[in-house]
Amino acid sequence: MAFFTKLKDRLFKSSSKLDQGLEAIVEDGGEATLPDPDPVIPDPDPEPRPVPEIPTPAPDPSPRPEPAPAPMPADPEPSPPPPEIGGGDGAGLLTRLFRREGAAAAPELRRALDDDMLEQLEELLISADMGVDTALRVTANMAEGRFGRKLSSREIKKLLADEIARIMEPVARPLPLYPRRPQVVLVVGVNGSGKTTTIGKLASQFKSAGKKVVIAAGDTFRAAAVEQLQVWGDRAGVPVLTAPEGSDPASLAYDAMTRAQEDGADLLMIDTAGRLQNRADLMEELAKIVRVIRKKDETAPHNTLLVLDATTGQNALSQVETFQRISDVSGLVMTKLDGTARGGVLVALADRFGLPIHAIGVGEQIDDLAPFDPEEFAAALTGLDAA
Ligand SMILES: Nc1nc2c(ncn2[C@@H]2O[C@H](COP(=O)(O)OP(=O)(O)OP(=O)(O)O)[C@@H](O)[C@H]2O)c(=O)[nH]1
Repeated sequence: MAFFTKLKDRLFKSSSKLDQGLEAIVEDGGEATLPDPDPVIPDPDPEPRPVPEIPTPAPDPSPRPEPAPAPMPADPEPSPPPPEIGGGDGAGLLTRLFRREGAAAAPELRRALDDDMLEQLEELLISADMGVDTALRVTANMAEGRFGRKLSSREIKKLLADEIARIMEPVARPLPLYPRRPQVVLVVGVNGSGKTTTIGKLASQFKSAGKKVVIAAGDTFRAAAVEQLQVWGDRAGVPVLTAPEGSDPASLAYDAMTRAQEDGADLLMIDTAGRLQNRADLMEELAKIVRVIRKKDETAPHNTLLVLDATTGQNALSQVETFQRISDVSGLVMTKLDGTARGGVLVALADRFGLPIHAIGVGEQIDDLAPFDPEEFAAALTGLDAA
C-alpha cells in the first residue's frame, strides 16, 4: 500500500475530528451559496504572507561531521505524487475545470468568515492538540485578507492544510547520515513511547538499504525491554548486544561501540532507559553513556533521537523540554499517529521547537515507519482529499 494511502487511513481519528468539526462550523450559520467563480481560492494578498515564527534550533556546539545528503531509507513502495495542496486537492487540471463548470449548478454550504467563526476554528484546532499559540497563529494566517468571505468546509480545509504544511516544511528532514563509521544514534524517550519499536523499524530499513547495523540494548534495568529489543533485532536481522540485568548501560554502550567498530558497522543504535521519574539519575546515565562512547569517537553520538508518543498529546511538548535539558536532542520521531485524535500535536511541536522530525510511526509492524512528508501529513490530518 502506498504510504500516503496508509497515512490517510491511519490518521482517520485525527482527520475525522477536524473534518466533522469543520463541517459543523460551516453548518452553524452557513447557507447554500453558489460557489466562488474560482473554487481554488486565490491568495487575496499578493504580498508574501509573514512566515510564522519557528524557533531556529540552537547552533550545535558539538563537532558533528557534515551530513552527507543520504536520506533515511524511503518507503520501499513508491509513493504517489504528493497532493497539490493549495493548488488543488489532487485532481487533475481537467477535473478541476469540469468541477468549476459543474459547480455553477451546485450551490455549496458556505459561511462568511467572521470573529465567531475564527473562534470556533481556534477551539477546534486546540481540541486536536495543536496547542493555543499554534492554533491562534494558524487561524490568523488563514483569515488574513479573507474576512467576510464566504467559505465552504472544503475551502477551509484547503487553507488549513496549506498553513500546516507551511509550518511543517522546515522541520521535515530525514535522519542525516554521516560518512563516519559507525554512526552512533542514541535513542531517548519515556518508557512506552515506542523507542524499541522505532529502533527495530529503523534497523530493518537501514539493513534493507544495505547498511550494517548494530543495536545496543541500553535499558539494562528492564529485562522485558531487552527481550523486546532482541525480538525486533531478530525480525530485522540485526545483532543486538545485551548486558546482564542491572549492569551499567555505559559499559554496554562502550562494548557495543567496540564491536561496531571491529565489525565495520555503518550504524550503532543505542536504546536507553526512559525513567523520567528519576530525572537526575537518568541525566547522569545518559551523560555517562555519551562520555564513554566519546572515548572511542569524540564526535559521537551523531544523532540523539527523541521518540514521542502522539497519543500523549500536549504532554509531548513537555517531554521535549525535559529531554532537551537532559540530553542533546537532535531530532524527533513521532509514533502512534495511527488511531489517535491528537495528531495536531505534531504541528505544535514543529511550531514551538523547530526540531527536525525525521520519521513518523503509524503502526506496530516493521514497515510502519516513514520519513515525514509535510504535505502528505497536512492532507491526511485535515482529510483534504476526502472532500
Ligand atoms: N499503534 C502503534 N503502536 C506503536 C507504534 N510504535 C510503538 N507502538 C507500540 O507501543 C508499545 C510500546 O512500544 P515500545 O517500542 O516497547 O516502547 P519503548 O519506548 O521501548 O518502551 P519501554 O520498553 O517500556 O521503554 C508497544 O506495544 C508497541 O507495539 C506505532 O507507531 N503505532
